[in-house]
Amino acid sequence: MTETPAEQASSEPTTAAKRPMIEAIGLSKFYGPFAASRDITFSVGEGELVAFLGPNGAGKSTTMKMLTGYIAPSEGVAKIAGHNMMEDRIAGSRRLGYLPESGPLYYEMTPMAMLSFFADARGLSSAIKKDRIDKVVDICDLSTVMYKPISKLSKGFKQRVGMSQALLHEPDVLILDEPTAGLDPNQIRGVRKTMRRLSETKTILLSTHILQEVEAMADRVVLINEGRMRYDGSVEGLRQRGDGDLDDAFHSLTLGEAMEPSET
Ligand SMILES: Nc1ncnc2c1ncn2[C@@H]1O[C@H](COP(=O)(O)OP(=O)(O)OP(=O)(O)O)[C@@H](O)[C@H]1O
Repeated sequence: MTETPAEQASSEPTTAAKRPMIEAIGLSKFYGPFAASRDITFSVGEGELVAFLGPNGAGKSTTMKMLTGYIAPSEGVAKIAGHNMMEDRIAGSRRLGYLPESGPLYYEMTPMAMLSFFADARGLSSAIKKDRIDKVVDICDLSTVMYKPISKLSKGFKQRVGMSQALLHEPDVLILDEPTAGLDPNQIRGVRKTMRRLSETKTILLSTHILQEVEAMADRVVLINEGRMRYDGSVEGLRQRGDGDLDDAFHSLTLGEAMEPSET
């Protein structure tokens, strides 16, 4: 990670002291000769909300899938709450809620039926089940749509149903893959409100390619481009790299490198 400035490492004095809950340790994923992500190393401390930023195709989803144990890394180790996700996935998954980019929504079901199905699949007793469903319905503001088919819900509600499923087993770590992608401004506001509420008690890694999202939600940002880490530090530090402009910083760390050869 040659581009990460030394001053950024020192700009996060609290991170090192926090218990690491999400750890990417030299993660790489190769598809034949192509590296979807290469040597990704960062850690999210307990209670942090970190934005995982990068342009389309940067390798965010691939890295998140390795962190969740959904795919095996070609190299490196992923840990959730200290559990190696290749060796001890079940223990790690108990602590983890994962919202994939296209959530596992069963469109013909209602949110109530889907949550009930997942609660049964997770082996929750009927006493706990009702309590947990009530809680996630409250957190995700789903009470008005509980008995409508998921296929008929707006995209914003579909995202919140996906999030409710990820929260059902009360995980303390959340990995959310572009939860606001494709939503209108009002829906984005609703999903962000839910995430802010969750961030009060949980450790969150949130992927996005939207700079406003980073500014609105996170203090810290990990930026990747073409599968490689380009920055890990505060949002303010990133802004400074663009002389006060986040757009410029993003541009120089993503497009900048690709453009340089053709300019010389
Ligand atoms: N199973 C696969 N086989 C081959 N290439 C893949 C596979 N999965 C992902 N890729 C490639 O790896 C690269 C990174 O993809 P990834 O989905 O991780 O990016 P991303 O940052 O999440 O992008 P987006 O914001 O568009 O979702 C892309 O070039 C993608 O085409």
